[in-house]
Amino acid sequence: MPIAMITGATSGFGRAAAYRFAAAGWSLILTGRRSERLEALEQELGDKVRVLTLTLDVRDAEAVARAVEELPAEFREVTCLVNNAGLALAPKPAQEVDLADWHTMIDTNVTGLVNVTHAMLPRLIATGAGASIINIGSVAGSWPYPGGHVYGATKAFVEQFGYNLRCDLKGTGVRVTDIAPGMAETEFTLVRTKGDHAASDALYRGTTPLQAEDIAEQIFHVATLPDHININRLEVMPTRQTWSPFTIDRD
Ligand SMILES: NC(=O)C1=CN([C@@H]2O[C@H](COP(=O)(O)OP(=O)(O)OC[C@H]3O[C@@H](n4cnc5c(N)ncnc54)[C@H](OP(=O)(O)O)[C@@H]3O)[C@@H](O)[C@H]2O)C=CC1
Ligand SMILES: O=CCS(=O)(=O)O
Repeated sequence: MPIAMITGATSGFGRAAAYRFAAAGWSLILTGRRSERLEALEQELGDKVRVLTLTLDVRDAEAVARAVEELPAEFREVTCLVNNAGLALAPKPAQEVDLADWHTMIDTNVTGLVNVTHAMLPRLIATGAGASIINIGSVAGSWPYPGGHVYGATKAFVEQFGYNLRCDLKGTGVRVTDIAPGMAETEFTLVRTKGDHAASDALYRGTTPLQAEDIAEQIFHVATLPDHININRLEVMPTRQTWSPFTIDRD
């Protein structure tokens, strides 16, 4: 059975993707920082499919490299890497943000994603045709909005990094896709607001956001396309989300 490695599997898209791949019988390498959640996942899915859990902070390049180096033999031939671990912080104007929050987003969404990709590239190339890297970007990487500052910029990096990877991976069979979701109801806003349940609930109230399972389905679809198809970018919004017009500062 093919193997999927999913970063940030303890919540949201990553967790839903773990269930989706498991339903199709894939073996799973599931990572995240919250080991108790990883253990729960292993208990829930381990009866059906092979599951390896790795408690891992993607920001720690050495730990990531070591974990990949030490993958047990039966988990080495990875078919799909889902670079999903990420977060937004500080939904307020750039001039009011703590520098530490910008660093955390860059360290996680950019450096962390790069750490995992660098460690996994030899494995994916060894797998060859049919292998894929699926990076979770965001609409925020293409569309600016107030309070998006560094978060959107990290997701623009994710998109361009994927395109550049594609150039270098030509001939290896390894595909690269940027899946760019719009508003989705996960723990994302709770993290972004540092635990403000009321703000998180208010954002999703009265509309129909994407659910984690919607994005998991897209991830699985991209991962299981015929070997000769590479979707470069897939932007997915809720039907009830669209763009705003330009705003004008007037006297
Ligand atoms: N929800 C949304 O509206 C959208 C989200 N996205 C992106 O989707 C991805 C998943 O987010 P979503 O599921 O919504 O949010 P969640 O907060 O529900 O899940 C985020 C996951 O990332 C993991 N994570 C965060 N930081 C680290 C770290 N340093 N090391 C390892 N794992 C980490 C968390 O695990 P743990 O805390 O256990 O480490 C968790 O499993 C992110 O990249 C996000 O930017 C993109 C577009 C829309
Ligand atoms: O990436 C998350 C979606 S949004 O909050 O930027 O619209």
